[in-house]
Order: sequence, then structure tokens, then C-alpha cells
Amino acid sequence: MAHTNEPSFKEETTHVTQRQATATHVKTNDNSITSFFDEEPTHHTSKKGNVSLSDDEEDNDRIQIKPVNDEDDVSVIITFNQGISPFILILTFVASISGFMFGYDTGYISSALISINKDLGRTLTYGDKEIITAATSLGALISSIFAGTAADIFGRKPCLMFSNVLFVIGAILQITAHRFWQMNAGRLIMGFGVGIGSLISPLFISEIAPKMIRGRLTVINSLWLTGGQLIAYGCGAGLNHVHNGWRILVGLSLIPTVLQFSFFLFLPDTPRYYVMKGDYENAKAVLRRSYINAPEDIIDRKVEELTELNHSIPGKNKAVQVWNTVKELHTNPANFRALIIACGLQAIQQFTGWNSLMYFSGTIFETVGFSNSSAVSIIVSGTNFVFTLVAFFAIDKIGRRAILLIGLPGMTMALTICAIAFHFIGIQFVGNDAVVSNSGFTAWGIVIIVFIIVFAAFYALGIGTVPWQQSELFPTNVRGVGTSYATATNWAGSLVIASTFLTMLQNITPTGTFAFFAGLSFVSFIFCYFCYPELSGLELEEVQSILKDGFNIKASKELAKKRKQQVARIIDDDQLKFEPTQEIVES
Ligand SMILES: O[C@H]1[C@H](O)[C@@H](O)[C@H](O)[C@@H](O)[C@H]1O
Repeated sequence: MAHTNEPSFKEETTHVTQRQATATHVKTNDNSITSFFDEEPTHHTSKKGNVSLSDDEEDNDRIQIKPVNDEDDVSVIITFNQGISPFILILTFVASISGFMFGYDTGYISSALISINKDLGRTLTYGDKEIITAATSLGALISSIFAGTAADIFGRKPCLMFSNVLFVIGAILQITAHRFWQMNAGRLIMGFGVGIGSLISPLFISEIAPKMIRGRLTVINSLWLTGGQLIAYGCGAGLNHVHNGWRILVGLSLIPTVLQFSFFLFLPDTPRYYVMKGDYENAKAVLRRSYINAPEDIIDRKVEELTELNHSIPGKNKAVQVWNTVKELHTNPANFRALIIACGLQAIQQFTGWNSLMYFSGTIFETVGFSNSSAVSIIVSGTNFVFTLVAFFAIDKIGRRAILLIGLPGMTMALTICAIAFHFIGIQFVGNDAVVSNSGFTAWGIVIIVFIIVFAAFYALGIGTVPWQQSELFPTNVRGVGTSYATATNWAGSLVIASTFLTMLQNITPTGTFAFFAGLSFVSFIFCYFCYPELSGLELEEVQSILKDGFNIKASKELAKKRKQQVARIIDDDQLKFEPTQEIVES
């Protein structure tokens, strides 16, 4: 049962002046260790006893969180409140090339379909075009089911590199296709790559990111994604009238994938994956390069801590382990709540209609005499990109929950206005063609254009971006499988919506369809209001404590606020800016 109002965390703030905070590790009970650092956190001693506290209320720089009814062991969360290192940036940019390929490969097809003509040995029917478009989503759906488990078994990096191989095979099959089915085989194989990349890239980034900017770094993947869609539409418009232009369009997708593969030859996997595999030396090496200047013993202890928190799933062979992981995902209440949130958000992202709207916008814009559908796609996907950039700045500052709760009502409003405008514009569907009774430059047509752009903006700000933060919801041992469920939900939703949208327009009219999406957006707002806690600024491991005995919205907001204040204070004081600090989660 969800408890949204009562915080189930008893939060006790301990007070330590900066001067008193002098690199002392204190064991508070059998299980918990605390430590404080001053400007030179180099000498550490350990003793048993209670934490020594100052009563200076203003100077609290540590927080104890005490989950109620916690049966688990104590966990000590070591946090590096450092600026971002070039190494983390490089890893983020290389991983998010997968985001670009997701966007480019799903984006170029609508332009390619315009210029393929008879190049595949026959005139493509509407149904043929639907099959070619859906093949990639189907491939992504299939591979995303297995990608999470594969990432746990083989590693995040090898899986991304394998997706590069699939991208190359898929692209070559398409470039050389002279038959319909070869084209589809290429699109399907490319889809396998898209599914793997769409799951593992955000997972990789969230595992290497410092907590205060984890949201932002993960949004870089979404920026590349929406940027990839925009570039695909741009290139598509440019190559529309070039002979075999669509083959060039597909060929261009080889560049990023070959680049990502080559970069990864020289880059490591995530520390959390190395810890999972018991490869502590590599885990330390990555942390050292990620957190320049971090004292060696803190690196050691971070690895110890990750090891402690990585309760590995038992099982005599891989199959039993995977089965036990699935069981753990469903039977552990925190994991199950995480699953509800992750799958819920991905379903909302797809079922509120964005992707179908991207296709349909061409027809809608035609109603006001705007006949260039490529230009239309560029405007709509450009808005998507620009507001993903806004999300980039807002996601850690304002918080994930806040931007979702702004975005969804905005979408509801924009879709409702579109539904009303459609009623007055008079569109009918005959077969697969839209027949507009009031064509030309009408006021209602303009209203529709404006509010579709408004819809795109609110969508990109919140639900277009936040679901891809899914990895932060799950602990390491079930992260792969949990994110697989969520990513598969995304691709299943995308398939269902793409294949039912036209039927909906025909059977329940555009007004009915948009009103339906508006209703879903409103229901989604209620879901997020009651079930989505604020996770910005929390360590990946802290999220578990939040979800342990409810969705804990209130407690999560308070904790996120405290974390932000702590970091602001540290940066203001300019004392611990480049030093590790440590916080305690205690049972
Ligand atoms: O987050 C992305 C983004 O919003 C894209 O524009 C959309 O096409 C994808 O389906 C979605 O997963």
C-alpha cells in the first residue's frame, strides 16, 4: 500500500562544526561507520562509541536517516561532492552515442519512406510502410527483454559494443536492399541494436555519474536522442530529392556507431559492474580516474560499500540466478515499487501519444496550407529537442518529480485544446486518408499547430525525459532485469500506439483520439503525484531506503532538499568542494 503523506523515515540531523569534522571514523554500533572530514581528510582513526556532536544548529553537515521497520543491515553511503571530471564526461558522451542512434534510426525512416519509391522492387503500400517502420520497434522490444540480463552477465560496455555490430549489419542490409524483405531484415536487426542501446546507455551513465548531476548526465542521452531525431529529419529533408538519397541517409548512421565502438576499445566499464563481478581493482581504477584527488582510502571504502550493498543473487547456474533475480524483483517491496514506477512512467510516455503525433503532424499542418511535411517534422522535433535541453537544466535543480508534475498538466491542457479545435475543423478519415472539410488558413488550424508545439514542449520537459532515469530506481542486483521490463514496456507501448493510431482516428474521430490522450495524461498526473518520489540528489543506494515501505513522497522531497542544501553549503564554504564527504543511512 502506498503511504504518501506520512514520511516513514525518521530523520535525525547530527551537528558537527567544520572544525570538529576532522577525519574521524566512528563506529556507532556494530554495523555502522561514520566519518567526518575537514579540509585535509588524510588521517583517519577508528573507535567504537557514539558520534561526538556539536550543538551548533547551523553547522550540520551530516545527516542520519533512520528507516522505520528496517530489517536490513546498516549501509554507509559515501558521496563524492566533487566537480565533474573530464573522464566522467568522456564516458557519458561515448555512452550516449547510443541515444543518438536510437533517435536517428527511428527518425530517418519517415523521410526514407518518401523517397524509396520502387527501389525495393515494388510500389510500397501503406501497409508495407507500416511494416518497415514497425520492424525496428519490434526488434527493440525483443532485444530489450534480454538486454538487462546480458548487461549483468557480460558487462555494460561489451553489450553496447555488440549493439554497434548489430547497427552495422542492419545498416548494410538496408543500404544494399533491393527487396522488401531484405529491408525489413535490416530494420529488425538495427532494432535489436536500438533496444540494447536504449536500455544500457542510460544505465551506464547513471552508474558512473556523481549523484548531484546524475539526472543531467542521463538527460545528455535524451538530448542526443532527440537531437538524432532532429538531424534525421533535417538530413531527410535535404536528401528527399536525391537519387538513392535514402541509402545515403541509412549510410550516415554508420558514422556514430563505428565511432562509439572505437572509443569503447579504450574505455572501461562501470565501477558498479566491476564490483558485481568481484573485480575490485578495476572498480577502484575507474573511481580513481572519475574522482581526481579522492584519497585512496576513500576509494577503497567506496568499493567496500558498493560490495556490501551488492547483495548478489544466489543460484547454482545462470538460469537459476536469473529466475531468482526475477523473483527478487517481484517479492522485495522496494524493488516491486521501483518496477511499478519505472514501467508506469515508460507506459505513460508512449500511451500519451507523442510518437503517433510526430507522424500525424504532417497531415494536421496541411490543413492550414503548410504542405511541406518534412519542415513540419523539423519544427515539432526541434521543439522536442529544445525542451529536452530545458529538462537538462531543470532535472537536478527543480527535480524530476517537479518537472513531471508541470509537464503532464501542460500536456493535458494542450491535448484538450487540440481535441476541441479538431471538432471545429472537421477532419474525416476515409480509408487511410484524411479529408479536411475546412482546408486553407483557418483559425482552428492555427490553434492546432500552436498547441501541438506546446504539447511537444511539455512532453519533452517531463515525461519524454524522466522515464529514462529508470536505472536509479533499482539496486545493482536487479537493475538489469528491472530496466529490461521498463524498456520493453516502452517499446511495446510504441508498437501498440503506432499500429492503432490510424484506426483510432477513423473509429473515434481525431477529437475523440486527442480527448483520449488528454484523459490518459490527466490520469498519469495522478499516478505520478501519488507514486513518484523525488530522487534528485540521492545516491543510487539511498533510493532503496526511500521505496522500502511506501512511495514516501514527503520523505523523499525532504531528503532531496536536504541533500541540495548540504551541497550548496559545502560549495558556499568552499571547504569540502573537492573532498569526499560521507553520509549515513542507518537502520
Ligand atoms: O524519450 C524519447 C523521446 O521522447 C523521443 O522523442 C521519442 O520518440 C521516444 O519514443 C522516447 O522514448
